Amino acid sequence: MTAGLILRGVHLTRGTIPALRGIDLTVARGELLVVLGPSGAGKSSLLRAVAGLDRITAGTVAIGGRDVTALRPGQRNVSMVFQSYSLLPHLTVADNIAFGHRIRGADRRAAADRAAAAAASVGCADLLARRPHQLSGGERQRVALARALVREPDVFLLDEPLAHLDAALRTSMRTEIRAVHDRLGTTTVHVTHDQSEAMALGDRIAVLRDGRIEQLGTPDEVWHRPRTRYVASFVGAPGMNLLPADGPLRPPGTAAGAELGVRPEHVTVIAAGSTTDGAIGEVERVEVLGEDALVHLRLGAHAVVARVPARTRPAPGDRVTVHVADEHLHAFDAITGERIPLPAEAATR
Ligand SMILES: Nc1ncnc2c1ncn2[C@@H]1O[C@H](COP(=O)(O)OP(=O)(O)OP(=O)(O)O)[C@@H](O)[C@H]1O
Repeated sequence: MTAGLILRGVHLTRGTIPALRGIDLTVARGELLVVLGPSGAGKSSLLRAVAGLDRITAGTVAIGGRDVTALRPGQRNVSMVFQSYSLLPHLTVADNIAFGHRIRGADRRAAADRAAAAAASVGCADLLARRPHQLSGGERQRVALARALVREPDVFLLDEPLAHLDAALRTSMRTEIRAVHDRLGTTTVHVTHDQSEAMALGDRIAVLRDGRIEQLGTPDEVWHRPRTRYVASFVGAPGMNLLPADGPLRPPGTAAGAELGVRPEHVTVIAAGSTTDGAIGEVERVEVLGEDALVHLRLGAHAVVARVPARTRPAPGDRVTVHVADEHLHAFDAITGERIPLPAEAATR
């Protein structure tokens, strides 16, 4: 079966800055791939390279088995939704949605029918007569999605479409994006800097760093087997604790010069004295987040965060025993940052 989208050795320079530095990526037909990374990692540049909005300096882009590297944006049959939605203020919602379709030659009636169907598919059929200034942020976002959908693209490119929405709306809209995707089955690349959005939405996640893909995997793989220290600390809220291997959590058999990682969810905090197994630490700060609490601990020279049930949380100043089961430890090369398999990890494979 042909892939939905293939990038091979893609480089892109924005001004004088190398924004993409050798991207190799295959997105399956019908897959929803999330590109995750911090500001400046090259996420928008990757979408622009696929859409043809910027000329790549090396490499190839193929969509649905067709090499589009030399084609103009209008010839690629991709739809892009920008962070800003870029709706035309003087047009109604119906005309905004139909716009892309009309300029491609469809007659007025057919374009209006398609616009109404696309609006219905993202739940904004009742907004067709309004203008953009009469819409909330979430409604604008839906209209922008509908406008992209109406073209029935081969690839759907979403550039942080939820960035301007409040937290509750972000959560409900990401569910809707997934539902629309599952219904239509269009190959989709969704860009975000929000790791929880990436985990919730993606069939797979490509973690981008400085114009390169640091890891490409399912949300489970990225969470349980981060390929590098960077991925380990970027994914998770908060990310993984990282400590020197000769520090307080040293498991048997860890090479000196490695760094150990443990997710806050896997740090057990027990009142000091009730067990001898573990390291002694002191609670510095506690943040209660509803059901859970984040406990900021000091273990000798090191800071560690634990996520514990709020009802069992210790208090600032408490001396506690900190324990991590061997199977929850990760190790990374202190110099390269690459993952090093631990004996407990090998045993669970
Ligand atoms: N128009 C431009 N001219 C010059 N350099 C640019 C331009 N746009 C982006 N860059 C640079 O290219 C690199 C990648 O930027 P890009 O916008 O792709 O990152 P991003 O991951 O999408 O970031 P953000 O989350 O902030 O949108 C950055 O170093 C950025 O400063």
